[in-house]
Amino acid sequence: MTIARGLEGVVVCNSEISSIVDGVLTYRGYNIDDLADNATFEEVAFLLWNGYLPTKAELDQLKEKLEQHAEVPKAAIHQLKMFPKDVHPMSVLRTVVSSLALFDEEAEDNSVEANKNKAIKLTAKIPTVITAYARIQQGLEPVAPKKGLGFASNFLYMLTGKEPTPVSVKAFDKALVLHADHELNASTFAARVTTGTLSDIYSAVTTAIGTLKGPLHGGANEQVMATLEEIATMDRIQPVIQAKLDNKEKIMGFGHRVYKNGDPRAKHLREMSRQLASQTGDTKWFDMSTEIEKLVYEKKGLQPNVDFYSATVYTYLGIPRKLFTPIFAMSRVTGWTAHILEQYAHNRLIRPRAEYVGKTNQVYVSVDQR
Ligand SMILES: CC(=O)SCCNC(=O)CCNC(=O)[C@H](O)C(C)(C)COP(=O)(O)OP(=O)(O)OC[C@H]1O[C@@H](n2cnc3c(N)ncnc32)[C@H](O)[C@@H]1OP(=O)(O)O
Ligand SMILES: O=C([O-])CC(=O)C(=O)O
Repeated sequence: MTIARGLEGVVVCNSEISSIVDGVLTYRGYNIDDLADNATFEEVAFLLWNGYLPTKAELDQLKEKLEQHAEVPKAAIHQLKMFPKDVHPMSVLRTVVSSLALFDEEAEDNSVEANKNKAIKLTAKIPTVITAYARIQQGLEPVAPKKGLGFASNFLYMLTGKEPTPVSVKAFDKALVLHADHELNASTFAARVTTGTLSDIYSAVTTAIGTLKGPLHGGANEQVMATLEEIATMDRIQPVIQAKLDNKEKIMGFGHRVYKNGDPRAKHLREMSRQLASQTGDTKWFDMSTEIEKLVYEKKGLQPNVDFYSATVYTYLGIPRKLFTPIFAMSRVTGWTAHILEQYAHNRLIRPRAEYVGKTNQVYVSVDQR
């Protein structure tokens, strides 16, 4: 048997959703640079699910549906209030998304129509869950979703209780666009594995959230901010990074399984971080980030991935770092569900092999003789 550790380079399916070829990322054939500069998150969600950009009427209809489904069942808010106040929001999100299935009469209906509806419902409800728990953790009441704000704006509104500035909304919306899909990344693959058994969409998204949480994947964005806070000042960059490299620790937000010459999303987030830094008048985190970028390239030849500059973008938007990975999930759920729909449409059980290297010819000995 030939072993592809970490399934590196293994192609397991055809997909029409997103592609990474020669370092260029596209969603449904549209270059990510074009979408990042011009499209809204709602347009991108529609594009991922349906394969084409919506007409004005289709976009309005999707926005309306997202607003209509943004409320979560009272039981979910009750559940959030009952949880310990100090657990990771990704654990909370994983648990609540799983339990939302119990309140959805379509949960076990695996028709295409029902699954498309559930993709919209999940996308609509996840921001409400994230912001409700964030407020409950601070001893505050959750803020109900407000109609007419738009997806990005409504998240910031539910988090703070105040309508955000257009500049914040634009930056946040662009970050959501940049995170929406990424070919067969670990969490999307995990969602496809669950879907491959013909389980339901809530199970597949719950699987994906659990997979995104890890620091080698979506959890890296929170760890980037933790590293910046640990370093704290410019003069400590060189010694702290060097010590991490000497200890063979990973520098969070750098490196990528597929991109070896840079992640095309990182330049957008770097520029957004730079702009937000200058608008807030606090350039410290941005300046530190660019220094770290230079140093890590010099020492290891590694470039920033999507997680590196998203950390400072969210920080400049006033978002606490424990919410960075949940925000990733709130965007990526559109990509996950697009892949889940595609998996159902062309399904085959995903079941690779392992080469056995354990003991052989063992003979059972009864417990009193061991
Ligand atoms: C949204 C996302 O999921 S983007 C990725 C987010 N994750 C991170 O930012 C965590 C930090 N980065 C990493 O751990 C890795 O680069 C991964 C997991 C993203 C990719 O991993 P792989 O493709 O398996 O690369 P692998 O870990 O084999 O790295 C190859 C070499 O580069 C080194 N390397 C890779 N990334 C880093 C890093 N961030 N810091 C230090 N060294 C690194 C490895 O130690 C290894 O060195 P070696 O050959 O001397 O042992
Ligand atoms: O594709 C990957 O391996 C990780 C990644 O960048 C993403 O999920 O956005």
